[in-house]
Amino acid sequence: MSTAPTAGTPDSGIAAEQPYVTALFDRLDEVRERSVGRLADALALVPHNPQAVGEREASVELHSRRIVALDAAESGLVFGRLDRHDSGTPRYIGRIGLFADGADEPLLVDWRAPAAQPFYTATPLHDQGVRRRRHIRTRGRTVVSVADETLDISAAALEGGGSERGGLAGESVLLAALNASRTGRMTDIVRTIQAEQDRIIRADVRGVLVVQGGPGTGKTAVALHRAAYLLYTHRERLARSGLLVVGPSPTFLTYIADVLPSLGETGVVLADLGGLRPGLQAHAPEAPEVAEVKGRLAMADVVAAAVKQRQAVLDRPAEITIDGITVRFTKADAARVRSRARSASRVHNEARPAAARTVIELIARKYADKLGENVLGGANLLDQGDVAALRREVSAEPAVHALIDRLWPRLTAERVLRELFASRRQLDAVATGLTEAERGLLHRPPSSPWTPADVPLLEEVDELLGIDESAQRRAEERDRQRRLRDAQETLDMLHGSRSTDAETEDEAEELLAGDLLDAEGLAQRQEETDYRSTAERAAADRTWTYGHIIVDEAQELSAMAWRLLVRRCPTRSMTVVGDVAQTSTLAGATSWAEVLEPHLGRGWQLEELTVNYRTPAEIMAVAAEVLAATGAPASAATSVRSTGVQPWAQRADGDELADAVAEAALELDKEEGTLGVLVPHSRLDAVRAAVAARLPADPGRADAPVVLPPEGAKGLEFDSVLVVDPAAIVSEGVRGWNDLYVVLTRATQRLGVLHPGDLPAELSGLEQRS
Ligand SMILES: Nc1ncnc2c1ncn2[C@@H]1O[C@H](COP(=O)(O)OP(=O)(O)OP(=O)(O)O)[C@@H](O)[C@H]1O
Repeated sequence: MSTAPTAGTPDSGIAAEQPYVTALFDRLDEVRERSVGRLADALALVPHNPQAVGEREASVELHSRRIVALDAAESGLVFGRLDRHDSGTPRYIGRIGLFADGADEPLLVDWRAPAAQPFYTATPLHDQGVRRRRHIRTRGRTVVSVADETLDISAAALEGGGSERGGLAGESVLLAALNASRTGRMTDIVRTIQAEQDRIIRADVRGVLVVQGGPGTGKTAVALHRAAYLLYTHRERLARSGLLVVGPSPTFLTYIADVLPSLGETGVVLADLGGLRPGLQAHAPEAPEVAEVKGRLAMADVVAAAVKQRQAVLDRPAEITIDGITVRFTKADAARVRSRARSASRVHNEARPAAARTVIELIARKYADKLGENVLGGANLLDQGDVAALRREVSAEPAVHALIDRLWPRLTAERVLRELFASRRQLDAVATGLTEAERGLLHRPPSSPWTPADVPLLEEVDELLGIDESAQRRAEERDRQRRLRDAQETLDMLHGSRSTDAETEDEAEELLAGDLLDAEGLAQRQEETDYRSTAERAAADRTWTYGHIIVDEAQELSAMAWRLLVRRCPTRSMTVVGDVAQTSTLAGATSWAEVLEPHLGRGWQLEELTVNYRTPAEIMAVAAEVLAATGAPASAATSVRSTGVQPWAQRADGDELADAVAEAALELDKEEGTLGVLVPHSRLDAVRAAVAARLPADPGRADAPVVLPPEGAKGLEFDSVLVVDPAAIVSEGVRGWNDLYVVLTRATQRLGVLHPGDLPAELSGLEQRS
């Protein structure tokens, strides 16, 4: 015999919620079915004119996107309920909004809608009209728990046992989420966003918002939820202009890649600095000192001078022979080419036609002077028609074209930078603001692979080169011709397959493409319709300007990288999150004002996050000593929980160290969740080999242990962390204390430190084990 749950108990809450939750899932199914039907209709539609093609594509895009969002909402569709003073109808909060047909009031409120905000921000002191907040947890489509917070203290007294004290239920739901073991991929926090985070997520889209916060304060989580919020709130504008999220490395991008799709948002471009230039993956390693020089604002002047140096600079006069007559092209002639071309266009490749015209003009004139020379000393014997013919002859002369190429070469950014860095002479000539040693750092062989710090420089050079319009026009014309041929072939095929005797009247009525469009029209139609999504087009276009840019681990970016990002966002609508105490690059920031002011003046606003959701108090107590050693002006965030598990240290000298690490890794790997072994560069190979020998790779395991250098762990987290040789991490890093602070704060549960020799005094808070 089953017993009915007693009113006011958590079980009664579960039973009470299940019917509504079931109804919401039913509604989700209906809406999804309808969207699938609409998508099928759109795909089956045969468009008969260019406008209809566009409409069909828009419809396919809309319904596909909607289905993806509905699929994503399936897991944890509903997670909250608000009971309000002024309404007898509860308001349910979930991943998406759902409405009954024809109804004004939603069945389910999207977490991003203004009506959902009290779920995250109402407190007993500021209840925002909310009497009770209920947290609902589901597994599949079944309610498995409810937890209540009564915000109205007098109502709490009346309700009795079912409610927990104000604040506590939210905390227990949060703590359960924080204690859950990690999978190696970041998940969304939509059920447990905290009030200080919510304020940032929903902040005004205009302007630059800088979010400073210690390790584990949820900066990455907040930044991604803000992206989802902005896409919801400004859907139309951002759907057109696009949203870019910049992270520190490809590994980090993989780590965060599931969050936005799980929130139903797929149209976002994710990139790290090395991947920001379309068509290039610039991820080669580089010495920090070199990256630092490349990241300085002064490099903008260096590359500008490098481009100028390619513009009509002659060491000595050139001689050109046409039909046996030799003319001299002097340095003064080159100077005229330079000034004419530069006044024609600010950008190099666009100025090339003017440069070419001037060269031809000058040579034709010299040629005419020689050819029509009057031996008696009178006026030139050639008339205007002769001169025009000569000009044509000159412009067809290969030697003249070779001179034009020499004086005003068609340039690409890659060529300019590769040749600049490969030539010490050129570097000395253009990088006059750098010291000799700094110029030496930039010097490298032409075959060197591109690094992340090269990307802002390549982009800067492109700004100076512009597009070679004549080349672009020729390419466009070629494309147009090709499309015309293709279109003609398509039409021919259609006509070829048409039966000469229509068998029925209907068939005779049938409209064929050729009846509506001629080949020219069809080619144009193909030209106008770009089937790619905004995100795809934005990612492929280096001149694309985004509606909003979110930058994570922003403290690492150099001045040149900022210059690039600000150029990509002329409206200055940006969210910048980071921690100046975690900077590991030399080019990165030690203060936000210092790094942002050259690009934004005072046009930015600072917010702070103060609670650490990741690292337990026991570990933060140790990390706080290291933070003090960094000298950074940031304060450590307060841990929201303690685990009672003390972080430990163990000494292992010489050859024993790698084995001791492998042994400890084996032990920690038995615990639930993920394990990160964080190692100074000098020990990376030895530790990798020892760990791999003890814990052979298992490709089927998503949470397999990883061995990473300090900067590779940036932004990531693991349930267990082993830090190896902290003294070497400090001495090898250019900001070594910052690196140590970063690695110590990656753990969500357990931390062990293995050290050869004495432990640095700053780590004396660790429990020594033998
Ligand atoms: N409100 C929240 N509810 C549940 N989990 C949260 C919440 N806020 C943060 N977290 C979790 O805390 C962890 C740390 O968050 P996140 O990585 O965003 O911090 P961060 O500030 O970017 O850290 P770092 O600067 O160290 O990279 C993540 O697992 C995140 O999901």
